[in-house]
Amino acid sequence: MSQQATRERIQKRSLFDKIWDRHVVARRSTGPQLIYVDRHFLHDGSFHAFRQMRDRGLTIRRPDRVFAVPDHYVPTLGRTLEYAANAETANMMVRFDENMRWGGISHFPLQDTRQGIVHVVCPEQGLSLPGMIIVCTDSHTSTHGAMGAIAFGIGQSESVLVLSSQTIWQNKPHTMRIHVDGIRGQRVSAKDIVLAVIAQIGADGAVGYAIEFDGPVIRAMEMEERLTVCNMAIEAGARCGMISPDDITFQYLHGRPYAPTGAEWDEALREWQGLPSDPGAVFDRDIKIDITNGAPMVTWGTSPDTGIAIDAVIPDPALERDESVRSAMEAALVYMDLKPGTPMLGVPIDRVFIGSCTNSRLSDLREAAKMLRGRRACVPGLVVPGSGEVKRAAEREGLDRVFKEAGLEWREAGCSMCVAMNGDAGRPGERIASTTNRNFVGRQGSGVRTHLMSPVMAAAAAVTGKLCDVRHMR
Ligand SMILES: CC(C)[C@H](C(=O)O)[C@@H](O)C(=O)O
Ligand code: SF4
Repeated sequence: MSQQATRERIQKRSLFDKIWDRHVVARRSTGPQLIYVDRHFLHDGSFHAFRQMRDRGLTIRRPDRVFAVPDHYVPTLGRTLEYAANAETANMMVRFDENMRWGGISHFPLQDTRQGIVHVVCPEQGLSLPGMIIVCTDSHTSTHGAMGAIAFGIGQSESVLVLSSQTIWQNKPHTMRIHVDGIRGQRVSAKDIVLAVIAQIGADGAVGYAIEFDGPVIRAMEMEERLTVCNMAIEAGARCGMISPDDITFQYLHGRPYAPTGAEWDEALREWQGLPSDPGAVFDRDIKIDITNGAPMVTWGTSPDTGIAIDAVIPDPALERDESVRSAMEAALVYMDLKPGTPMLGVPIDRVFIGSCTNSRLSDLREAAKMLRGRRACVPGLVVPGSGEVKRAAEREGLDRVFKEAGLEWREAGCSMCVAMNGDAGRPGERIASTTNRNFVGRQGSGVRTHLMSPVMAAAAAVTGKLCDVRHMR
């Protein structure tokens, strides 16, 4: 970077730089910096970290900054351990509760009405706030960046360090701004937009970067849509995704259980208002994306960057010059049992899954229900709300009835078939229309084929039994 560029960067700072700089506890001339962590979220995979903590005789430095909720292994058929898929997942719940009690950590256990997916629960409870550094032992921690925070996933050993010191050594990522502009097409959701972004920059396009999503399309989005966008930043390889906070953010947060109140709110608000990237802030990479003429998207392959417009045809590996890309495409097509040149429209599906930290909030369920109201699904499927709060809100609106009358199962909150760790899985060879964020080989069960899409697209696929274009449906 030239001297002038360095100066400009100091004067006009990005959201990322503002948050990072005020959290640096120690830095060396090169390499990682020691960062203070405001919030450490845990899920039921945290037993690894707790085993290490206990074996090494470590204690939790700031239990008041740690919050935990079980999500990956929880049963979705009911809220007691009898519903667990097997003894192993039941034991996960028992160990989770026990570890949290040992650590004196606030947690929302299985029976707690607020329980749900950690990335849905924490923003919803007002635990994820602008200006914070947030970590969690989960890659989709990027979700919380939608509040205007730096939020990233860490490993279990790093979690041990954060639990015992409330700090973490981190290499400072480069910054990338993705400016999203243009006219949003009919029935194009936040999910479609982020799938298009990932398709354009690639699954490793943002490795080493913190992405700030910006531009009129992002600014016009409600918080739940912004959470969807930041959730999937990780699928482009980013360290984190974030969005400068604005009135939409502040309105969303006001009155949430853990958000500041009274004079503290006023003070926090003043501070948060200073966080957005300064006009003219310099980013290491600037990307512009115009979504005009964008369509609802669906993935054809086994990586989230294989999204294409629903009215497009499956790409031909033979036209790909890079050999490793070509062979990955070929392998994906074999796994997905699809042929190049086939239209995505009309590909038959066996099952639907509406849920996950990408698309299980109230607005997602409303979109799916709008499509399903008065219709029958011709394939089986699960609708799994992201939290107990979402579940109750949906039930107050009668959305549960819409799903059940359509023939879909209305479950309790959790990760469920997004990752199939709790026993909710597809059968080998099945093709699932899924609102999740990963379509990896075996992700939703061994041999299961996953097509990623928006909630309304998944709902429409349930009704027709095939991938279809929601723009042509009522
Ligand atoms: C199991 C967990 C650690 C994992 C993650 O890190 O993201 C999961 O949530 C996922 O979505 O693949
Ligand atoms: S819902 Fe899926 S993506 Fe989100 S945390 Fe759970 S397993 Fe990971």
